This record gives sequence, structure tokens and C-alpha cells, in this order.
Amino acid sequence: MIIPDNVDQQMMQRCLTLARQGLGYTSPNPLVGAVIVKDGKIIGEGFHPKAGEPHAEVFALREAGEKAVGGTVYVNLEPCNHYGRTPPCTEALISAKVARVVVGMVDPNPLVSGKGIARLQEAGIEVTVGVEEAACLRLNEAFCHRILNNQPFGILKYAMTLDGKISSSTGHSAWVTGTKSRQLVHQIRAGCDAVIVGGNTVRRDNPHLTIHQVTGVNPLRVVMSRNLHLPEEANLWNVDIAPTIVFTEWGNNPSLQTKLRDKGVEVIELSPLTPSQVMDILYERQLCSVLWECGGVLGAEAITQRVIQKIMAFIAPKIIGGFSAASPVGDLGLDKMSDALPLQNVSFRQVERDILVEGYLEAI
Ligand SMILES: Nc1nc(O)c(N)c(N[C@@H]2O[C@H](COP(=O)(O)O)[C@@H](O)[C@H]2O)n1
Ligand SMILES: [Zn+2]
Repeated sequence: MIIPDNVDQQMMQRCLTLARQGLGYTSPNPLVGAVIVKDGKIIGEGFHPKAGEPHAEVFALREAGEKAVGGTVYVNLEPCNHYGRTPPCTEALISAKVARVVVGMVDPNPLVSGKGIARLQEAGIEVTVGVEEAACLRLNEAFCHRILNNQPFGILKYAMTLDGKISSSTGHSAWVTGTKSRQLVHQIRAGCDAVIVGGNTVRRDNPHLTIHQVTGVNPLRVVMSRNLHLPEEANLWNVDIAPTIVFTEWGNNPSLQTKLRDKGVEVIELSPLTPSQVMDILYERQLCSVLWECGGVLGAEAITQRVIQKIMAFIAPKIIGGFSAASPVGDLGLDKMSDALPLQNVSFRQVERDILVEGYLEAI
């Protein structure tokens, strides 16, 4: 392959493309891709496929072999300088005698942060940091949030009409948005480690919460139901497609608990059952990103408990009306419009006739 102009940016974009091949498999580790270039040609490429397996740099070095001597290595995350599940990549890069390393972003992991870059510089390797940094940060926003806050990154996703309703006043909601938006949701799910819904969503919509027509892995499906008044038969109880965990409060509906466990559904009793307790457990289970596809009551509770960092709102150009038709976020206890939670880094994207508004509830 011939290398184009603005090589550093182009090669970093190539790293991001490679890194995305690990989407859905790497948690709690980041998505990382690496490219090695020498004499204007790519001589090695790699990506991190799974926690416990070698890092992206190692795969790229393996492919380049002896030719890596004097080459330039591109990697979207600072090379590690610690013994984790795998040995430090800095030592592999130094042994391979590469001349230059171009890093997309500093690793926020306190075990690494800045130390990988310092080690390479000490060994006489030229290091450039911050190429395509915004795109690198965005790709690993969930990893960064998790490692800095000891909690998974929470995304609240909803679809609403132009008059702010997620269903009609009878509860009917199929469908608010168009086909393309719904396909995009499947892609978003494929990039998340878990999807959470409340008991109402299970009773009313009987969702699968899987991915269709996109490549990737199904996320873990999570149901939060205080009273455990859930149907005995539901799509989510078919764990052959994807695992399901049901969180409930201690001692509720023991006979359904037994039936669910018999079907292979994991049931966890917590008192009190709160979004933040659930996120703590998902953190311990090594998850980086959690997509909340719940109704307004649970969504508001999750926002109040600060477990939601990002909002993805699909808005369809239609009006349903109805005083009792549900809206995407329930009571936040805010009385004045001046208290409304502002989103940051907001972006807008047209998806057929719908608009996707994305933004962050607080800086990450
Ligand atoms: N630069 C880089 N490339 C990769 O491919 C990576 N997976 C990482 N991860 C960093 O190292 C930590 C995990 O180390 P182990 O896989 O346990 O050895 C991870 O937290 C990142 O800081 N970095
Ligand atoms: Zn490494």
C-alpha cells in the first residue's frame, strides 16, 4: 500500500479502523489498533482482540518482523509500560528497534498514564502524541470513563416523537422512528457491553435486545424489576441467543425466580435495587459500556444517580399527542427551566427522516 499525504493523520485513522474490529470483545480493555510504516509502506498491522490476549502493538510487530527496525509505529493509545495480563508493549517496541512512535492519546489508566511515553523517550525513540486525539478519545470514551470513575459508561438512548412522547397514551410504541434509525440502534447495541430495561418494557414490548443485520456480539441483557411481576415466557428468557440477568429486590416472587434460573437466567437480589448498585455490579463484572433503553421512570432515576454520561435521542418528525402519553425522562425534581441539565459536545445527525441528537451530561 502506498502512503498518502498527511501520513500521521491517515495512519491514525487506519489504527481506529483496525481497533473497531475488537468492538464488543475487549472490555474491560480499550479498543486499540496499530500500524507500522517503513519506507512509505505499511509493513505490519494489528488490533487488540480481547482482554488477556496480546495488545495491538504486539500483533503489528509480529507481522512486521525484522523489518520493524527503524520503522514508525502508529497506535491510538499510549503503549503500556506495565505487567498486566500481558507484558509491557514499550519493551517489545524497544527490542524491535523502531525509530518513532505516534500515539493518538495518553492512556488514562493510572498504571500507564505518561509512563509508556517516558519509557520510549528514555530509550531514544521519537514520540509524537495527540494525532487525531478527539477521534481516539471518542472511540475509547467508555474505557476512559470506567478506568477513571470505577463505573461503566452509561448511555441513555430513547426514541420520541416531535411532541416528546415515547408511546401513545395506550402505551403503543411500534414504531416511533424509521427503519434506518432502528438499524442504527442495533449497531449501537453491538458497541455496548450491556443493555438495561425495566420490568414495564419487558411486559409491554417483550423485546429481544439483540443485534440484527449487523455484525458483532449481542450485549448482556439486564432487567431491573423491583417487584418481579414479569411474564413466565419472554424473549429475554431465551439465553441461547445472549445471556440475561434479572435484578430484583430480596425475596420477591420466589417462584418466578426459580423458573427464570431453570431457564438459565441469572437472578440477583439487591436491597434496595438502584441503578447505581446495578452499575457497581456491572463494573465488577468488567463491563465498560451500558446502554439504558428503559422508560422514563428508570431513566430519570439513572440520571439522578449520575450513572448516565451520554444521551442519544432519536427524534421522529411526527406528533402523537395525549396528556398521559409517556415521555423519555420522568421526574428529576427540577422546578425551573434554568435548572435543566445542559448537554455538552452536542452533535446532530439526520437518519432518513429522523434526527439523532447526541450529547454528554457532564464532561468525561
Ligand atoms: N496501547 C495499548 N494497546 C492495547 O492493545 C491495549 N489493550 C492497551 N491496554 C492498556 O493496558 C491495560 C490492560 O493491560 P493487560 O491487557 O491486562 O496487559 C489497559 O487497561 C490499558 O491501559 N494499550
Ligand atoms: Zn501494551
